[in-house]
Amino acid sequence: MAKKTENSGPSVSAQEALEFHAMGRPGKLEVVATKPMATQRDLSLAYSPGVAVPVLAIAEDPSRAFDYTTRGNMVAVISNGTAILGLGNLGALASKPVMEGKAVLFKRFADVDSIDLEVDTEDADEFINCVRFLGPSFGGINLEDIKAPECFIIEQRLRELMDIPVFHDDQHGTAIISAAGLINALEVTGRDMKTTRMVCNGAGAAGIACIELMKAMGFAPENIILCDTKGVVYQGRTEGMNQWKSAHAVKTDTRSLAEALDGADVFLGLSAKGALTTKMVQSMAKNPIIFAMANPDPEITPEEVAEIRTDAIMATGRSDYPNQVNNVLGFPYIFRGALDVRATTINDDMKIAAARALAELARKDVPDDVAAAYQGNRPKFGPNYIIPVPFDPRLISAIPLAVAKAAMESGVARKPILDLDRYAQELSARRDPIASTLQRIYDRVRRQPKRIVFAEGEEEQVMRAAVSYVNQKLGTAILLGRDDVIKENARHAGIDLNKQGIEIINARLSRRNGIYTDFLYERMQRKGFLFRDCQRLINNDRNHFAACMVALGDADGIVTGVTRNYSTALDDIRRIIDAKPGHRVIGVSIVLARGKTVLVADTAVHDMPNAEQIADIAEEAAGFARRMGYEPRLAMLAYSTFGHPQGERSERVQEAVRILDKRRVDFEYDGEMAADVALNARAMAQYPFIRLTGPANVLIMPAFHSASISTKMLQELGGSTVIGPLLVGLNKPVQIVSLNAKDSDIVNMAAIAAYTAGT
Ligand SMILES: NC(=O)C1=CN([C@@H]2O[C@H](COP(=O)(O)OP(=O)(O)OC[C@H]3O[C@@H](n4cnc5c(N)ncnc54)[C@H](OP(=O)(O)O)[C@@H]3O)[C@@H](O)[C@H]2O)C=CC1
Ligand SMILES: CC(=O)C(=O)O
Ligand SMILES: [Mg+2]
Repeated sequence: MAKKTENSGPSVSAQEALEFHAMGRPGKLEVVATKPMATQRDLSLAYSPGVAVPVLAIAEDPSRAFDYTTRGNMVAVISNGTAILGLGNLGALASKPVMEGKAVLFKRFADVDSIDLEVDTEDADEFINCVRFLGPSFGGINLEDIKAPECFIIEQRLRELMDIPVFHDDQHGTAIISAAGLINALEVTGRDMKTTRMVCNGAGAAGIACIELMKAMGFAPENIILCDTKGVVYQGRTEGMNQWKSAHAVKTDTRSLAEALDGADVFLGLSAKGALTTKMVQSMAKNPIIFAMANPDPEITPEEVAEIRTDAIMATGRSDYPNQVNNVLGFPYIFRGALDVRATTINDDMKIAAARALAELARKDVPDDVAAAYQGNRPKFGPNYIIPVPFDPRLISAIPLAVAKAAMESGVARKPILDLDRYAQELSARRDPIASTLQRIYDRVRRQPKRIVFAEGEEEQVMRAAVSYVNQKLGTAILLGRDDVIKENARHAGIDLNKQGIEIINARLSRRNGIYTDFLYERMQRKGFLFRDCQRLINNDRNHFAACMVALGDADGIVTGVTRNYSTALDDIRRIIDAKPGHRVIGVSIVLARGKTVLVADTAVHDMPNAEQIADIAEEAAGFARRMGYEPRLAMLAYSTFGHPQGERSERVQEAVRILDKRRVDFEYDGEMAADVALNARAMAQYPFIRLTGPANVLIMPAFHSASISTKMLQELGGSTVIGPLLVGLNKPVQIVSLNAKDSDIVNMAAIAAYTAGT
């Protein structure tokens, strides 16, 4: 029976939410130029006089706008804030965080560029007039959080006025996702759509759109009863009615939700918390289907249903129960498909195609690389798995493909796609691999929570990271430091450390102090250290204390580095923790740039490695890449490519390749080669004998300076995200952050330490 999953979604505090939105550049979006703007020539092309040429081309043929401007991949998320989530009418400005959020989800899940627009009026005509003239700027309009019944008028009118898709997500997104879940719930319970009896509680934006789609899919109108705060919407009712409710009024003697539900097969809840009682559920048919989708609290909880019935299929809008019916499963992918065929609209055929594709995905076996998105519990189609989760990486190829096909078949595609197989491949390439990698790391750690020592426990960002680590259910956070200082610093920064899972340890007062000192002395006595030196290090140096905790099994991993240079912190740790037997300790950085993810090594340890060491680094990095879920393709980098230009400095790299040849390693590698040959398929094509099957995803640097300089430049100048250097090859998990690390960087590193503690 559906109950809260063990790994219920991470909870976040109000403070975390505010800090997340405020950190760095306020808000969640920025605009980035896609063309160089460096030279006078660039400016002449991007702006006057060059820009006049596409202007004239578009004036002559409007479809050229898709070739020369952002229009083809740009969706506006537009709201007036009259129904913000379940929070009600809080106005246009207050809706902005939600709309920005939606815009970034478009990008994150389907690589659709998106911008939020908040329109400050509750008047439907004013709103329509504002939006209707924005058509030339966008490939689609996602209306959001506009209350019923104005939302119906606004959407319908804008659909008539505009020649691009206009889609109110609270209506149709919800309808599509719940239809998908329902198709599967009917299958699981052996029901036929045509004879299934449904009651929909809630006759607003979501409720009305849901039953419209259900009818378009084949539900018999007479089998659907709609209810609102006044009870059943029956033919002849006058109180609290509007034309949208009237369209679904049925001939019935039932007047209350309870009466309507007697013997019903399906309950669709799009109303409010607690609207469904256990007594009503009791009266429903065998194997009842209950979708309690009110947010954030459902009409009835899965636990309440489980107490009285074991035969129900249950879904909610929340991530912490099985079967989450959530809009994010739809809108990014639906617009992706619509944009890719330059659809003029999103019609019923496209919506039904999306619903069916979603439903189908849940019926397929979950392959290995997808199982991780399901927190390792490979789900099987059935009562507790009728719909995929938002992190399912198959969504990006399955849903847009179905939507694009339906658009073409229903005649609303302005640019049909000829090669659909190729399109499916292009869609998969839009997936952001690091996001799913990090997600996988977090999910695994949640299943096997770990005790992580946050060595610099008195620092504000470290305390915040520890709180976030615990809030995200990743395990226990140990803050090292003086109790009174930590508490005072936390109080000053407004951080609440009084929660289960956060421990404070003062090295000097710890009862393990003596054991750690003996342990350190044992290791260092022949390296010039007196006992009292070791005592001082254990008392005063948190890296030494933390490393002993991990070495002696009192914690699972360490994160440090905020107050100490990287190499100093590493030297501290290496006094206590050795390399894994047969391994070499190296640093690997994960670089994310323009949808590509590459691993770069060694970014932390070896200053000027010899050939043998470069070969070791390659092996270590390849193993790490595999643990992160990548099939490694290594490029052994140099300034030269296959002997040209000749130079002494490339010889070490050439020799390293020969060493790998002799070792008969089981991953792809080649070199020496320059970075452009490694990363650019066209440059690589100049060397047809190359042994890599595609652009490299692991770059082995010839020396520390080139590794460090290139990753830091990418970060500062190239707008890349760089995670790491991650320490690889140590016998115990230790991660060292950079001096200016933010709390989110520290949590990522703590999670990675915890992840590697389990491998
Ligand atoms: N899971 C998901 O993905 C989504 C969930 N929702 C949820 O659906 C609910 C409705 O959203 P939306 O349609 O946008 O809102 P609207 O304000 O447009 O409509 C709300 C409807 O619910 C009815 N209603 C409210 N309380 C009750 C009650 N106790 N019993 C019966 N009917 C009730 C209202 O009745 P009346 O007409 O008489 O006022 C109205 O018809 C919200 O809780 C929202 O969180 C919405 C979108 C997506
Ligand atoms: C999910 C959503 O879009 C809403 O609650 O408004
Ligand atoms: Mg919404």
